[in-house]
Amino acid sequence: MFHVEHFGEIVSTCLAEQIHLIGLSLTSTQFDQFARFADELSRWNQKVNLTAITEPTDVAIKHFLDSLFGVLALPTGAQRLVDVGSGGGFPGIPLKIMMPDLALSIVEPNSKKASFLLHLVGLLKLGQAYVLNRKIEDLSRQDFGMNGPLSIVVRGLKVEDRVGLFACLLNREERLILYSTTPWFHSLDNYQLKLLDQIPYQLPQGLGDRRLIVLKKG
Ligand SMILES: C[S@@+](CC[C@H](N)C(=O)[O-])C[C@H]1O[C@@H](n2cnc3c(N)ncnc32)[C@H](O)[C@@H]1O
Repeated sequence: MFHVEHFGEIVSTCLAEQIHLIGLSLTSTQFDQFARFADELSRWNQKVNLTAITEPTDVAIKHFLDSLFGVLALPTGAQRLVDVGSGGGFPGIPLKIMMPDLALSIVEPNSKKASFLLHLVGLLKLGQAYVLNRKIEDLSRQDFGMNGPLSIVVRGLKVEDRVGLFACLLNREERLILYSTTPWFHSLDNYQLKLLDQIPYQLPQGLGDRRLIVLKKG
């Protein structure tokens, strides 16, 4: 077991070694934010069930790097992001650290997880980041603020039964981006959504095949 003081440092060093895979680079401030995020995740995870992923290399790759792959699916000039079912902050917080100008709404109905997310937003001094301690079913577009086109990201929450709900939250040309391990094979006939792209990628060190499923409101 790693001493908690070094946890974040190890995670951010590992992230630094792999970030080139997405064609991105990070500033020292951003690395510091990832290190602090990892430390808090590890610390809070001892009392709140935030994640089953606890080894530093796994946190760096399966949580942080995987979340950051989402930039490949975001539209150019994305302004507003909604992360639905964020849990320990994935993928919304890593994307926000990467793109500080993005306005982020984090939807998480579990109160303890929402407390963690709120704490994290303050600790990392993330501006324009809002935690909504609600279920997505109980929210409307107005809850995400009014300005700029919206993208919704979802990782680890079943969406197949909720496609209509997501379609209602989006305006024309806006995107629903799903982090998945399997191809999308569900019919979209009854919704104003179409499959825009499926972007496959591999996590390094043989940690798995993933894909981003990009749906667009027609
Ligand atoms: C498997 S976790 C995934 C967490 C995170 N996105 C990740 O990839 O590590 C699913 C999360 O969705 C949240 N959730 C469950 N039902 C939800 C709903 N109806 N609306 C929004 N979030 C929900 C749960 O509380 C949980 O934190």
